[in-house]
This record gives sequence, C-alpha cells and structure tokens, in this order.
Amino acid sequence: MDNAIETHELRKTYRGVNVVDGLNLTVRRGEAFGFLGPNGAGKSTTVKMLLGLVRPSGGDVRVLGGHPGARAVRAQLGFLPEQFRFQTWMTAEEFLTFHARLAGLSAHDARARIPGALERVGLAGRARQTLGSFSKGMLQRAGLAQALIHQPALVFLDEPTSALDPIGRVEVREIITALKQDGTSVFLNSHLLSEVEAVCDRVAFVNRGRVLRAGTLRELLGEGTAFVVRARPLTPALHRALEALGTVTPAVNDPDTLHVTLHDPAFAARVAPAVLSAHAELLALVPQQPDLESIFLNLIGRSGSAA
Ligand SMILES: Nc1ncnc2c1ncn2[C@@H]1O[C@H](COP(=O)(O)OP(=O)(O)OP(=O)(O)O)[C@@H](O)[C@H]1O
Repeated sequence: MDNAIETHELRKTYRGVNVVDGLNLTVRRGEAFGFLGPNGAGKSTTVKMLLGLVRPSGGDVRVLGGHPGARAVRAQLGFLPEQFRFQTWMTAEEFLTFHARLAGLSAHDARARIPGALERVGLAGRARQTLGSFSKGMLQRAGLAQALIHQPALVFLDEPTSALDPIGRVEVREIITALKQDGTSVFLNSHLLSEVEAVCDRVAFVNRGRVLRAGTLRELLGEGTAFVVRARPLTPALHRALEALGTVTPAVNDPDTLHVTLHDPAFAARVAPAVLSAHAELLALVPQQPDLESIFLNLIGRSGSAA
C-alpha cells in the first residue's frame, strides 16, 4: 500500500531564500507522525504544500497517492490550523455543517454526524451555542471537530492542544490514539514534545527547511546507554573499571554517585560486575533515558535555529 505522504527534495523559495530546502519525508498510512522544529524552520510552509495551499518551487510531493491539490485527495484531508479564524456569529452546529459541506458531505450526512463529532471532542450539548461565547479551549475543540467531521484519511493537527488544560490534552491524545486505531494518519505539529512522545510512532526534526533526523521514537531515543551508578566507596580502582566501559562524570551533589555514558550499549551488562570487581558495594544502578527535548536541543543547538 502506498504511503500517506511522500516528499522528495521538496523546496519552497521566497524572495530567493529556500525556506523549505530539499525536504524528504515519508509518512505511512495509519501512523501518527510528529513534525518538530524551531520557529521559522519551515514547518507551516511544508504543511501548506502538503495541503495543496502553497505551490512548491521544486521537488515532488504525493499525498494519499495523488497530487495534494486534486479534489479527490483534498476531500480526504483534515486540517486544524494553529490560528483558526472562527466565524464567531455561527453556532457550533452551523460551523460544523459549513465545514462538513465544504468537505463534500451532503446536508443530511453533515447533520447526522454533528452530535457524534461534538461528543468526541467534549462539546456535547453545545451545538446551539455561538462560537463567540466559547472559551479558547472550547474553540480549539470545535476546530478539532471541524478537522474530523468528514472522517479524513489524513489529518494535519497544528498545535492542537495549545489552548487546552491538562485534562483536555489527555483527551486529545486519546482522540489521536483512536484515530490511529481507525487507520487514520495523523501529522502532528507540536512544541509539546511530551505530547509527541506520548502519541507519535515516528518523528522528524527539521531546521532551515531540511530534515535533520527522522525515525521511530525507539530509534531516536535509543536503548539505555547512560546510567547513574551509586556505589561505596568510590575508589580510583572503581573509576578505572567504569572508565573502561564509558565516560564517567561525578555527580555534583552526591559523593556516592557517578554518571556513566557507555561507549557501547552492549556494555550495560558489565557495569554491575565492574563495581563489584573493584570491591565496592553497589547501592543503585539506574538506566537514564534521553527524552525528545534533549535530542531536539542537541540537534538544533548544533545546527543553529532558523528564526
Ligand atoms: N508567504 C511568505 N512570504 C515570505 N516568507 C515567508 C512566507 N511564509 C513563510 N515565510 C518565511 O519562511 C520561513 C519559514 O516559515 P514557517 O512559517 O514555515 O516556519 P515554521 O517552522 O512553521 O515556524 P513557527 O514554528 O514559528 O510557526 C520563515 O523565515 C518565514 O518568514
């Protein structure tokens, strides 16, 4: 089966500047894909090209096996922009009917889907309320209902939880997980890396219009190659034994603790024996997992932010 999104050397030039600069991406059907990068990295411009709203300056792009501008493809796309311009005079029901009709649903189907769509985003019972009376979080929920009302095969969510409280964020995560289970592909732009970590199967880090790194979370986060070792006494012999396995840094506030970053993940099984062979008592051995935030800062720090 073909992929949900494929780009090859995709490029967009504004006034002689390549804001998207040879971008290669693959998003599989039914996966949630996190698209991450600093301000000005070219994320929105890329999304607009994937939606057929901006014409590429070069390269290839295929969305759901076709051209993103094609009517048949567009009908299967959902989009929640970060800054949605809501028609504040409309009721939630009118707003969803309007967007369902734009997406090609009949008036009858649109009407039939609205209660379920509102319920799904936690707005049950609000159909007759005008959007002007909604809170920021309620508007974001309405925007999400709009993106999903026509049951798209691929949905783009740009910062979908920026206005939501912690309960709302968990609810949106559940919606994304349910979408994946239904086979819907989700393209998620978020600065909340913990959110991306919670729901995305794969992620790409972009900067200056190029993909710096892409892969599954497991590939990017890696197996535990760093450990906190608490042992007593921390003799020079113990230091030497651990330095044979990796880089050893003493903890600042704890005289019994060392941070060890292994040269090779296979050395993990040798840490405890190294401590014991130096006649020390092993008090704790805790694997350290990097998170997306530290990977992000590392990558972007090295390449410099675009903005
Ligand atoms: N229509 C336009 N005309 C000229 N320059 C543009 C246009 N749209 C975007 N740019 C420039 O392209 C670069 C990338 O912008 P883009 O909005 O794609 O970044 P982004 O990664 O989405 O950033 P953010 O996280 O801040 O939303 C920026 O330098 C921006 O000024």
